[in-house]
Amino acid sequence: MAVLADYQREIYFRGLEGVLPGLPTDLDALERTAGERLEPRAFAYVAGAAGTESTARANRAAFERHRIVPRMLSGVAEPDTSLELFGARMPAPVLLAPVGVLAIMNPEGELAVARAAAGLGTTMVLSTAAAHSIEQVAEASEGGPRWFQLYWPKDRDLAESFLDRARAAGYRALVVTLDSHTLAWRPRDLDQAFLPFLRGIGLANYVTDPVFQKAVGSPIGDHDLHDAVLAWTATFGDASLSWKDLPFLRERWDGPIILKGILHADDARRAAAAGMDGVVVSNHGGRQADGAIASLDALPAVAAAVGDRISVLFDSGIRTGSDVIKALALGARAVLLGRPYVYALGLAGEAGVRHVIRSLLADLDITMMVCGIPSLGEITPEVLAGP
Ligand SMILES: Cc1cc2nc3c(=O)[nH]c(=O)nc-3n(C[C@H](O)[C@H](O)[C@H](O)COP(=O)(O)O)c2cc1C
Ligand SMILES: O=C(O)C(=O)c1ccccc1
Repeated sequence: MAVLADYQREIYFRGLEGVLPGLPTDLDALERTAGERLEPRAFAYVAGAAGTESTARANRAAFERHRIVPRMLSGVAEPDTSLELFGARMPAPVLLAPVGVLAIMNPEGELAVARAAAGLGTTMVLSTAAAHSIEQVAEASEGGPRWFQLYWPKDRDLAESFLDRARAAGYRALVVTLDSHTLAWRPRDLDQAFLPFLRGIGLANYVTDPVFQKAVGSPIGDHDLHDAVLAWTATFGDASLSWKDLPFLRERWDGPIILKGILHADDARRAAAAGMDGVVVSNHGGRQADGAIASLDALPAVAAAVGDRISVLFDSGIRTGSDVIKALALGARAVLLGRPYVYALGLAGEAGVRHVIRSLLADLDITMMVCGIPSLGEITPEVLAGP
């Protein structure tokens, strides 16, 4: 496998032939480019967050408050960015976060993301709310590592059917998102009255499901889209779920189960007690509870509570290699990347997603090198400046 940092060299050498990267290599700047070039409502849907977007800003501000203290003469010629997670080897501690309705960015949507991720050995977490089905995405990823994210529907038979399908299609782990049974108050979308799924985008896993079809009255053709959307809104989320319901999942999924949207140490303890294998410390990129704690600020307490028993993953605000190092230093084993790859999909399709993954991983590799960090295991709180 090529050294991750090779992307830096590749960019400079292609420059000698007059070829520029095409997309910004600063994944923060990518958002500005996306704002200039993408369809305004689709961009607003991705870039937006809940309420005043204070939590989305806090996510980034939290990274700014932490500082790395580089070490010299550590003899690190080639850092080891790889890790083992749930029994699988990964080239780097970065996965692609589950993002629904990717087809508003590019009609190929999840298929293009699956191909880009698979080509680089990066794990894609497929959203339930996808425009291509569990099976189609599995085929596109050609054996590449994939996890499935469940939006736990009200209809238990449908939930079970999703798990059966994901297992049969070779998804290794199950990410259960708990923070979005109810869509938050999102002014950017409200002001334009724009919600992609009400236009039928992102329902592929539902309309292809025999249980869902039966509930709607199969088969579902284009003319029945309205009925499908109504049935979807009726079953999408279940706010009445509680810790008592977790055995339902545990009994039906042999592989790792990871609860996403955990911000409180007690919730992490309950997850471990319920036999879960991991949590994702996440505030959904600031898109759900506005005013919520920055995800990075929630991480240390969760890691202290359960980090020695289950895998603590992290998302919300990752944009650079040093962000990955900071999250790992504060207790995460790996991180999930959200919006940047979504913008890249909208701007340049599969090649854009490749560019974003390669940029972040090269940045991580190089930042470990210039900070004298030999491997992920060496990323401890001591890597950061004290308070
Ligand atoms: C447009 C969009 C759609 C999303 N859809 C889902 C989803 O279907 N399931 C899910 O668990 N999280 C979803 N998320 C949340 C991401 O998985 C992730 O938590 C978040 O984007 C991380 O923050 P970041 O964008 O700052 O990296 C979505 C995020 C965005 C921006
Ligand atoms: O927009 C989101 O953040 C999200 O999680 C979602 C919810 C339902 C369908 C698609 C995406």
